[in-house]
Amino acid sequence: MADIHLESLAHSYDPAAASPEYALKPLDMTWRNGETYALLGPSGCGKSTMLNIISGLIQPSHGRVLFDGDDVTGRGTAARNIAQVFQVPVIYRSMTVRQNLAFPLVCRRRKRAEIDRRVGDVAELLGLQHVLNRPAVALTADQKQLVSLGRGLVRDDVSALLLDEPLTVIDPQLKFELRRKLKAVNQAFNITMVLVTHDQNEALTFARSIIVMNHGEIVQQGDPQTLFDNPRTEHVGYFIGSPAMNFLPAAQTTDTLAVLDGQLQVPMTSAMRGGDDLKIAFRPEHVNLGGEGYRVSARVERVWFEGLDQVLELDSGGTRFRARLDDWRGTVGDDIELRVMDRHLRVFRDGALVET
Ligand SMILES: Nc1ncnc2c1ncn2[C@@H]1O[C@H](COP(=O)(O)OP(=O)(O)OP(=O)(O)O)[C@@H](O)[C@H]1O
Repeated sequence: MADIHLESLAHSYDPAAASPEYALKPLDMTWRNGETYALLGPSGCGKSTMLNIISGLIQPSHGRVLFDGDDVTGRGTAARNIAQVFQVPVIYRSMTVRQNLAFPLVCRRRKRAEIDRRVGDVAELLGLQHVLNRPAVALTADQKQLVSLGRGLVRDDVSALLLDEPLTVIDPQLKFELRRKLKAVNQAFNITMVLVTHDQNEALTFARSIIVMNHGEIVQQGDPQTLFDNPRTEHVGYFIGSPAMNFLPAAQTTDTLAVLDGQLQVPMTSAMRGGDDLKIAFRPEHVNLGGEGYRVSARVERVWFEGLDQVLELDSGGTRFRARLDDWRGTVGDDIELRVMDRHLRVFRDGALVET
């Protein structure tokens, strides 16, 4: 187990090109031992490239990978003691589940008693005891994925467990259960886990630290609450939260920024001045039917359920925004009055949060 440090790291799949494209733009970051991380971002933003550089499947075109200060950049996956689980389960088809789980320890010539003990522990943790003697090919897709995972966990020397969209093949109802098991594994073995996903719910329910990526860059890293309350860019505001944050183009006067025909205003600060693209933003969760905040009148244009809440798409003077409410009784076409909580208003200038 180790702290993993990426030092001045960048990666181009074609570094010799006249003007190379970078799948990962220059970055420095540390992955702390025992922490749970999620790499979250749209398709093609560089998540798998980052994961494969940590595991040693890809040599970075620039920079170094350090495990507890030791430079492992030139070493392969086996030498780094990394366990990696992919989207599609990898099982040894001719073996039983027990033999699959034992395989990494057999290869390392561990003693029979140790192998039996570790296989038993992992099978119990993952709920695979009752299928240990079955042929692995006879399992369901999600059980096979548990076997892939178990093979990574059976060793006591792994530096990190890297999970590249491993829940895609899993039945939606079992995803929750598997995430719970992964968390139990993290706690039982204090093993660093990095989950790659483009599903924000998966990221937010699994990891203590979320790394949001876009176009080969880390745009923000933080715990779920920080990303929800203070997204540093519009991209994070759109990507985290369902429905996405409301971003309303603001009109400027000398002293204020205003949206919704002046119903909602914030004082202009020096950091906001001079920007072409100024927006006032707020979460649909921070719009209520009563209580404190700016009074806003709007017409209900559309309504749909998300869980027990209703999401209202509203129009106020031609500007659309959304509210997430648990206590609304009405119909499409109603004119209603809402409150937007002032302490949750954020201002974005040219796509970036204005710090206040
Ligand atoms: N082997 C490769 N050769 C050339 N370009 C590649 C290769 N693998 C990935 N890329 C490019 O690098 C960029 C990042 O890809 P990567 O697979 O890391 O993204 P991702 O966020 O994991 O995407 P996805 O969620 O679709 O798996 C993309 O533009 C992709 O086309």
